[in-house]
Amino acid sequence: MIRLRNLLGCGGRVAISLGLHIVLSEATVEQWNSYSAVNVMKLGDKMLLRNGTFKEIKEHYDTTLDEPPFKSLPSIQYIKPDILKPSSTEVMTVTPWLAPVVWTGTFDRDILNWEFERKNHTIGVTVFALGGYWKLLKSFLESADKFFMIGHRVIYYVYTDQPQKVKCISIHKDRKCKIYKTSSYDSKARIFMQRMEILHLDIKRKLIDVHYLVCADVDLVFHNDVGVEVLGDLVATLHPWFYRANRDSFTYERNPLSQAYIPIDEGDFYYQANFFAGTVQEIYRLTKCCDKAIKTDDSNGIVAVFHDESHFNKYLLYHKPTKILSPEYIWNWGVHRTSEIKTVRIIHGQKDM
Ligand SMILES: CC(=O)N[C@H]1[C@@H](OP(=O)(O)OP(=O)(O)OC[C@H]2O[C@@H](n3ccc(=O)[nH]c3=O)[C@H](O)[C@@H]2O)O[C@H](CO)[C@H](O)[C@@H]1O
Ligand SMILES: [Mn+2]
Repeated sequence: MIRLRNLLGCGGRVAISLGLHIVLSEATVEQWNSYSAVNVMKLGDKMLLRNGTFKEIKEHYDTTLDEPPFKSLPSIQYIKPDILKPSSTEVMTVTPWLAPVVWTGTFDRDILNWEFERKNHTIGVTVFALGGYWKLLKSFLESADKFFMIGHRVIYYVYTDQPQKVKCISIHKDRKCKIYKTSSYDSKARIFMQRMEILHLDIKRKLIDVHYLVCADVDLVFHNDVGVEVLGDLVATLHPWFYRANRDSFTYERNPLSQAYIPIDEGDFYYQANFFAGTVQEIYRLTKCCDKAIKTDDSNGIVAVFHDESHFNKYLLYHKPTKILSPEYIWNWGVHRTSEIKTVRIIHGQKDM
C-alpha cells in the first residue's frame, strides 16, 4: 500500500477532503464508484491520476488514515515539563493569539530535533548578495555551516549577479548550495522590491522546493546555535530597536495612500524583514502579497518608508505570525543589552566589506 503522505501534499489533502464532501453531497457513493478516478482526482495530486474507482481510493484513504504519519524513532530522555512552572517570568512567551515567542530557556532543542527528525523535512535558506554585498556571503555561509540547523538537511539558495565569484566559497560537504543568477540593480530599493517578486515566482516554478524556508539578509552572522525552534508556519523576528517600544513609535508606514499604511492605533510588534521563516506555502503567500503591494505603491509613485520591511509589517498585522522569535535571534550590538537577552544568536548590521 502506497502511503497517502507520499501521494499528497498539503493542498492535495485538502482537495481530497473537499472532493469527498462535494461527492457525497451531490451523488451517492454507488454512483461515484462507477466514475473514473481521474475525474475525482483532478481535485488532488497529479500522482493520483491513475486507473481506479472512487471506492478504491476512498478505501485507500480510510486505511492510510490509521497509519502512523511519520517514521518512529527510539524515545529520548528529558526533564519532565512542569505545568506549574512558567518557562519565563521576565518576558511574554505566548502572544494573545497563542503564537509562541521563542526566547532562550523556553524550549528544549533535543525534543524539537527528535520531533523534526521524524518528519524528515528539508530546510531551505534564501539569501541575496548583489553588487558589493557578495563579499558578505563568506561569513554568512561559514557561520551558518557552524551554527544553523546542525544535523539537518539544508539547501542554500543564493541569488547573486556574480555567480562566478560565489562559486569559490566553500560550504559544508553535506549541504547543497544552489546559485541563481539575478540582474544587477543600482538602487537598494530596487533590490528590496525584486526580492519579494523573485521569491514567490521561484517557489511557484519549484526552483525553491523544500518544506520550510528561511529568508535571510546576507549581512547576518550566526553567532550561536539556531535550530528548528525557528521553524513554523509563519515566523517573524522582533526588531531589537523596538521590542520595548510603544506602537506609536514603531516605524510603520504612516502615509494612508501607501499599501503599507498602518494607523497609529494599530500594530502588535515591529518585525525585522531580514530573517523570517515559514512553510514554503506561507512564504509564497507572504512574498506574493508584499510584491503586489510594493508594485501598486510603485505605480502610484510611492516608496514605503522602510521598503519591503514596511509591507512585511503590514502583512503580519493582518496575517498573524504563528511563531515569533525574540530579538536574541537578530541582535544588533548598537542596542543596550538587558537581562532578557540571554543568548545572542545572530548578529546583524556589521558590514565588513
Ligand atoms: C534603511 C533601510 O532601507 N533599511 C532596510 C534594510 O536594512 P539594511 O540597512 O540592513 O539593508 P541592507 O544593506 O542589509 O540590505 C538588505 C539586503 O539586501 C541585499 N542587498 C542590498 C544592497 C546591495 O547592494 N546588495 C544586496 O545584495 C542583501 O541581502 C542585504 O543584506 O533592509 C531591511 C530588510 O532586510 C529592511 O528593508 C530595512 O528597512
Ligand atoms: Mn541588513
